[in-house]
Amino acid sequence: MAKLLRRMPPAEAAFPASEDEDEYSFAVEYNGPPIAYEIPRAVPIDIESIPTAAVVVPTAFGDRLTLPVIQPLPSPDPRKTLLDNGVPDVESVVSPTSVIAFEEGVTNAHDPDLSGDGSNVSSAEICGADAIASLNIDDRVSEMGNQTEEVGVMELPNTLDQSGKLSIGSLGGQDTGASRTPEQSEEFGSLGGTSFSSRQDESRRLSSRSGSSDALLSSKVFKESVDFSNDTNPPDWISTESVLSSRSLSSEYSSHKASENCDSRHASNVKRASLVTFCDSEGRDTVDASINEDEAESIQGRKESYWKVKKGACYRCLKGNRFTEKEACFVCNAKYCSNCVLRAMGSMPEGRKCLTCIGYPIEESKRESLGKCSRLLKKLLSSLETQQVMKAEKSCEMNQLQPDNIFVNGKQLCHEEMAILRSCPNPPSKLKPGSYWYDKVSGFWGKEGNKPCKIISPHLNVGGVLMPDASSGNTGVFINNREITKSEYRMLQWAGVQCAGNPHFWLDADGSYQEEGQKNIRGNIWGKARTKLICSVLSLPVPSKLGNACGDELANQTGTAIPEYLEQRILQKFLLVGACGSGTSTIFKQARFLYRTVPYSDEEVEDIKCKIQSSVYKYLGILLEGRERFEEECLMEARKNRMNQLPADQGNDNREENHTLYSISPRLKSFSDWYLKVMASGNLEAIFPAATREYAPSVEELWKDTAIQSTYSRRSELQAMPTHASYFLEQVVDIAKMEYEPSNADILRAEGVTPANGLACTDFTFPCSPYDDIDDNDDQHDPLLRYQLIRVHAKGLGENCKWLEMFEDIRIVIFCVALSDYDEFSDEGSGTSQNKMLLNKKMFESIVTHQTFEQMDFLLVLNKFDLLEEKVGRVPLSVCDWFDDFKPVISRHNNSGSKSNSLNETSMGQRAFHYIAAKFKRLFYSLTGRKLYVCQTNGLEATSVDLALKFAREIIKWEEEKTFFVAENSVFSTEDSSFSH
Ligand SMILES: Nc1nc2c(ncn2[C@@H]2O[C@H](COP(=O)(O)OP(=O)(O)OP(=O)(O)O)[C@@H](O)[C@H]2O)c(=O)[nH]1
Ligand SMILES: [Mg+2]
Repeated sequence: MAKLLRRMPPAEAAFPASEDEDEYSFAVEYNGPPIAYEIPRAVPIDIESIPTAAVVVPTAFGDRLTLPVIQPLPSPDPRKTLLDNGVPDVESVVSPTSVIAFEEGVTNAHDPDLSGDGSNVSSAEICGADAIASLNIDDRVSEMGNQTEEVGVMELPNTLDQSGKLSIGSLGGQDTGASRTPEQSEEFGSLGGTSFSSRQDESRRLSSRSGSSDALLSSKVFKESVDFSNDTNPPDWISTESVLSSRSLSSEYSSHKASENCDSRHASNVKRASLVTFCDSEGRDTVDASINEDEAESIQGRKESYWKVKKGACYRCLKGNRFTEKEACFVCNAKYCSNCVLRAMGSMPEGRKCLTCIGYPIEESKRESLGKCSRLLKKLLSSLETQQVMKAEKSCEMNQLQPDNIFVNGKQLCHEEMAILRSCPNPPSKLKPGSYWYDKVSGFWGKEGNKPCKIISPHLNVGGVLMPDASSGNTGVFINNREITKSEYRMLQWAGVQCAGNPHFWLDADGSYQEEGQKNIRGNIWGKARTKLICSVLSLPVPSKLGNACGDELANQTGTAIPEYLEQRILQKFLLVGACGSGTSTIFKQARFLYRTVPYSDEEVEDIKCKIQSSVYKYLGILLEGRERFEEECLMEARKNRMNQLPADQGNDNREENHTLYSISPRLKSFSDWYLKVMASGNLEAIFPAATREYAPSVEELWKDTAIQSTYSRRSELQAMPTHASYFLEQVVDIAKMEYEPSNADILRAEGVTPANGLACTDFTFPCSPYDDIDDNDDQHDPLLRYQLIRVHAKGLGENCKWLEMFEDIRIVIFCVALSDYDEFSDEGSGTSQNKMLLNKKMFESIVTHQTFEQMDFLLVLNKFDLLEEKVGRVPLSVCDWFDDFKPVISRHNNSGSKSNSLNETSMGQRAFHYIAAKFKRLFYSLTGRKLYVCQTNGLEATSVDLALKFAREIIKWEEEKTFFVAENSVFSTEDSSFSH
C-alpha cells in the first residue's frame, strides 16, 4: 500500500513530458486496520472554479464544424440545475460512482473517492490541467484505450485562441506552455493509439446528433457495445452490471443545450474566456441537416476499406461467407454477422448503423427498409428491444429526409413545407434529395428537367413559382405555364386534344382544360379511357383515383393492389414493333390469351363481334370489286382475241364468249350491283351489320360461287385482302347469327381488335403455362414480376421514328418481321412498289440506330414461319435482292439412277430461317456492335408466341445478371457470352 501511495504524484506535479515518464496512480480504498501516522490526502477540488472548454478545431474540419463542449461543471447540486431546465438527470440514472462516457458505450468507472470526503467527481468533469496532472486520468484513459478495440473518447480540455492556435491543457490558468498548431494537436491528443482528433470528430457527431432519446439501451446491448480486444472479461474497473439508458447519453447533449442558458453564468467562471469556444446550437442544426464533404469522404473512405474484406465475410471479425446471415449498416453498408452486429452497432439509437456512422444520414436506397426488422435482429434482441430500435430507426431525425435537400420549383423547402408535402392526401412517392417541379394547379409533379412522374395533391403551398422550362419541354405547347415534354404532347394528341398552333392550356386538377384567354372548357383529358392507357405506355402519371388502367386491372384480379414501389421496380416493358402485316397485333393478342386470366372483357368481345360481322361484308365487297375487274379483263382479252380472228367469225353470236371464269348468275349479279352501289355511296356501315342476318345466305352463296373462288385465288392482286378473309367468309352464316360469340381463334384472326394506328399495351405476369415442363421450377409464377407488352404500329412511330424517344424506359425491343415478305411488294404510301423484306430492313435499321435505344436489347422475332415453309419451295428466297446469295447446299442422291432432290420443304424452311436470321444479326452487329437475339414464331400458335416472350424475359434476366457480375467481379467477358441465340 505504501509503495502504491508513494507512486502517486503530488498534486502540483508537472504534466509528464513524455510517455515514458508516465506513471500510473490508482487510489484504492483502504480497508485495513487503523493506521497511526498521517497519510497524504488528495486536495479536494473546488469545482466552482473549473471552467469548461471546447475541443480543438482543426482547420481540416471545415467551416461547418460545430464543437461539442465539455459541460460546465454543475453546481454542487447538479441535480437541481438540470432539473430546473427540465432535462433528464444523468445522476439519477447512473450509479453514484463516477461516469466516463464513451462513444461506443458508456461505462461506469469505480473511481476512488478522491477527496476522501465522499464527494464523487466525474472524470469527465475534471477539466483542469492541474487536476489531470494530479489524477493522471489521461493515463488511465490511455490504458483503457489500449484495452479497447474501439476506443472511448474523453474530451480533453483543449482551447483555441483567437489566432487559431491550439492550446492544450491550458485551462485553470496554467497553460502548459505548449501553444500548438492543429496538426500538432492531433498528435498530442491521440489516445490509446487512436487518433484523438478523428475520435473527437466522431464524438462530436455523437454528442451533437444522437438526439434520439427514445431508444432504450438495454444492459444487454449496452454491455456488448463495449468491445474488448481480447473478448474476455472487461477490466474490473468497468462495471458490467450498470445499466444506462441512451437517454442519459443523449442527455449529455440535452443537458448542454439546457445549460446553454446558464452559459453566461458559467462563462464568468472561466478564467480565459476569450480562448474558449462554446457550442452554438444554430451551428449544430446546420451540420445536422446534411453531411459535409469531409463526412462524405469519411464514409467513402470507410466503404473503400471494406473492399478489402473477403466477399461475404463479416466486416468486423472477417469470418463467414455469403451464406452467413448478416445485418448491414444503413450508412456505409458494412455487414456484420450475428456475433458482431451488436458490438458494431451498439445500442442503435438511430437504428442499424455502425457506431462510427451514427449521426450520418442513411443511404437513400435503404430508406424503404427503415423500421423493417430483420430476422437476425429478431433473433438477437427481445421483441421490446427490436420494437424500440425499429421505432428509433424510423423516427429519429437523422434518418428523415431533410427538407433543405429538397428543392421545389427552385426553392429550398423549409420544415413546414416538408410537413405539408408529406402529410397531403396524395404525397410524392419515394421522395429523394433533389430538385423537383410542381404544378400547383394540376398537381403534376416531376424531377426538374423531366416529364411528370406523379400527380400529387394540388394547391399545396410549397416551393417557388413554376417556371416554363421546369420540365425542359420543347414542344411549344404549354400547360399551366410549363412547356410540356414530347411524351405529354404525344399523350395529348392521342387523347384527342388539338395541339395545332402551339396552344397554352390551363389544366385543372380534375383534368378539365381550356385554352388560355378563353372561357369555355374544351374537354377533360381524363374523360377518355384511352388516355389512361396512353399514359401507362408513356410512363406518364394518371390521377391516383383513376388509377393505372393496366396496372389496376391486374391488381383487381387478385384483389390486392401491388405496392407502388414494387410496381415501379419490377414492371419490365417490352416494346413490340414491326412493319405493316408483320404480325405484331397477332402476337399481342396471343399474349393476352396466354397471360391474362380474362383476356377480353364482355364489352370488348361484343365490340369484336361487330367488327367481325362488318369485316365479312368488307371482304365481300373487295371480292365483288375484284370479280368485276377480273371479268372485265377477261372480256377485253376475249374481245382482243376475237378482233384478231377471221372476219368471218364476226357475225357469229358471241354470247358464249361473254361468259368468263369470273361471271356470275344474273340473280347474284343484281345483288352484287346493288351491294357495290351501296358501298360506293358510303352507306355500307349504315346497312351492315344490322342487315347481316338478312343477307348472310346471299353472301354464302356468292362465296361458294366459282367466280368468287377464282377471284379469291388471285387475292394477292386485291388491295387490302387479308389472308384470313376466307376463314370468316367460310362461316358467314354462323357469324351473322345473333348468338354468335367469337372464339379465341376468331379474335386472333380478326382485324381491328388492336388499334391499327395507335398503340396498345397489356400488363401481365408469366404464369406456369400448360406448355411448360411440369418440373421446370424456374418458371414459377411470380405475381410481383410484372411485364408490360406495348405494341406500336409502324404508322404510329411517325417520321424518322420520332416518337420512339418516348419509350426510354423500355427494357427490350421485340422487332417483328414476317418471313413470308421476301417475295411480296408494297408501296407503303410512297407510290412506288418495294419489296416488303427490304422495307422491313429499312425500318429495322432506323429503329436499332435510334438514339433512344443506344444500349437496348433487341429480340428479332421472325414471324409467319409456317408461310415461309410453305412458300420457300415454290418461290426461291433469292427473289429478294438482299437474299441473292442464298444458296443452300442441296444433297443429291443417285440411288435409283435418277437425280432427286432430297431436300424436303421443312428443312428448306429452317435453312431459309437461319439464313435470314444471320443476315439480320450481321446487319445489327455492323450498326451497333452488339449481338442480336433472334427467334422464330408462328403468330397463330400460342406455344410459339409464349416461347418468344419468355425468351425476351430471359434476355432481360441475362443482361441483368451480366451487369451484376460485371459490378461484382469486374471480370466478365461478353465475348464468352452464350446468350446469343
Ligand atoms: N399464317 C400466318 N398468319 C399470320 C401469322 N402471324 C400473323 N398472321 C396473319 O397475318 C395478318 C397480319 O397480321 P397482324 O398481326 O394483323 O399484323 P400487324 O403487324 O398487326 O400489321 P397490321 O395489321 O398491318 O397492323 C393477319 O391476318 C394475321 O392473322 C403467322 O405466323 N402465320
Ligand atoms: Mg394487325
